[in-house]
Amino acid sequence: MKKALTIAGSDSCGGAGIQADLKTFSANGVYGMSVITAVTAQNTQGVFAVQDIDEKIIKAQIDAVFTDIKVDAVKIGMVSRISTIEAISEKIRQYNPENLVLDPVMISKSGYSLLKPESKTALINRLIPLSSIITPNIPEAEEILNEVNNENIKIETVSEMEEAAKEIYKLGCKSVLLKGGHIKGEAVDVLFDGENIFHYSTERINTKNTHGTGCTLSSAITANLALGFEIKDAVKRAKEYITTAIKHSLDIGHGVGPTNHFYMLYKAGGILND
Ligand SMILES: Nc1ncnc2c1ncn2[C@@H]1O[C@H](COP(=O)(O)OP(=O)(O)O)[C@@H](O)[C@H]1O
Ligand SMILES: Cc1ncc(COP(=O)(O)O)c(N)n1
Repeated sequence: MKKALTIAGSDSCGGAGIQADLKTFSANGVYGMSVITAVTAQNTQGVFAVQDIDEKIIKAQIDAVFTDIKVDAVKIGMVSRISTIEAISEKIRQYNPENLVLDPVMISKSGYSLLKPESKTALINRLIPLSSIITPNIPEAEEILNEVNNENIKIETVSEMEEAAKEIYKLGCKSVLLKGGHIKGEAVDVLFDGENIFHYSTERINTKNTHGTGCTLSSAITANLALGFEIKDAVKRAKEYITTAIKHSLDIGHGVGPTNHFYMLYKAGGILND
């Protein structure tokens, strides 16, 4: 069985972070492992408290996994503070996994800063160059480029998304998937692999329940890279997965509900009762 590791924050309501990643790995037929960077007290309405995990424990978790088990792909999500980023960067360079997906998580759907503002430069300099693919949403892409170029650019069209993906590629990653969840019209994501631009487009689904969509997409890419698909096919399969997971998203809680990881399992094998 192929094995994937997520290095991310815990979301107590189970819609985003580590919990979304492990559900996605399972639903894609990949064995999931986790390194927890922070514990959030969170639900569909907001983030109420965060406890960052000591970097010694983060490093110990990564050592425990890599010294025992072959890891086919790694995903990085919420990294919060500079010492966390430095610890992860050191260990990724030590173990040098074949596939590394970086979801540069910054602000939650509910508006909470999951990345401390002073950590942005460390994320750009220490994690982007190690990544096989980075998956910013539009506000994250703007933050990254504005931090690097000291500008105030806005990304509003698909051609501006293409330009931004090419600019972010120059920061040293092997490819960039700029997600279009935040623009008007179709939900179009743009991939730049250093040579070509690819578009992944679906109709926009009319739902408020998009808690954890970014986490789900990046962990579905990770699972498909672990399974041996090349980047553009891994993204295509992951886009199909997230679209179905949003289409059947769950009206759980009083706020922004989570995506549905059980639908595919149910449809495929009748594992769950209706
Ligand atoms: N309403 C929607 N309908 C269809 N796809 C969507 C919708 N909202 C987001 N997506 C897709 O979900 C994925 C996550 O995108 P996005 O919401 O931009 O990420 P994030 O959660 O990081 O903000 C992308 O593939 C995006 O195109
Ligand atoms: C622990 C954790 N990691 C990531 C997200 C981002 O997810 P979203 O953008 O859907 O709020 C989150 N809310 N919590």
